[in-house]
Amino acid sequence: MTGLVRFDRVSVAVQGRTILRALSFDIREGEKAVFKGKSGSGKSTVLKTLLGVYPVADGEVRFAGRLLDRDTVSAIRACAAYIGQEPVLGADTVREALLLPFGFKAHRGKAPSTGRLAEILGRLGLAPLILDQHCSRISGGEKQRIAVARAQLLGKRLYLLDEVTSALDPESKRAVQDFFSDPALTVLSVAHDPDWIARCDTVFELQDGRLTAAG
Ligand SMILES: Nc1ncnc2c1ncn2[C@@H]1O[C@H](COP(=O)(O)OP(=O)(O)OP(=O)(O)O)[C@@H](O)[C@H]1O
Repeated sequence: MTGLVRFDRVSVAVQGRTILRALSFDIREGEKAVFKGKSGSGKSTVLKTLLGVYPVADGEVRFAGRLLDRDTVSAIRACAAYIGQEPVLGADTVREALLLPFGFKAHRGKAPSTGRLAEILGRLGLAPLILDQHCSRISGGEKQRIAVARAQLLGKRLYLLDEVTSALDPESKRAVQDFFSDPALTVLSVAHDPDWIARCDTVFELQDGRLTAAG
């Protein structure tokens, strides 16, 4: 496995307040990593920094060896999926949401079949009936799994996950955990859920923007 994401003594300030302080860590391709820590400790800020949402005030962020700049952020956004706590699906029905990117030029003509949609949904613990449901009538945990399914259909291999199992029943949670155990997928996650944390290869603990433990 080769190094994919590297933070080297990274500090990040948001609206003049320092949120991340001299943070250093490495994520290899295929690794499943999780950030845990109290609310407000800076976990989501790590993910958003990698997506170029917040500028790096000090230190270096590298992705596949490239320093984080506009081009690198574009490359990250092309191969990564950020799944927040309430993803916006941007369509009426779940089926439309899953097929939405295939209407755009980059993916035109590559729309997946209903069988393929059902197969991916099934791996995430969702029945095919959900395809015809209205996005406004599904739960936050279902929306997150639909967003994961859409990312998978697009061939995304880096997943930035913000609390994807906290709202799930045990069976659905196991399905999501098994889905992400695929060695082809790299996971950088934020979680409080002990079951999710136990399944990750690497656990980072943040306290007031500093790394206090890694293992
Ligand atoms: N856009 C913003 N403007 C101002 N402050 C922000 C912004 N985003 C984050 N912060 C602050 O940065 C700190 C860290 O936020 P962050 O969301 O990274 O924490 P977290 O550990 O993910 O918390 P939680 O577990 O509650 O999601 C918090 O004090 C938060 O208020």
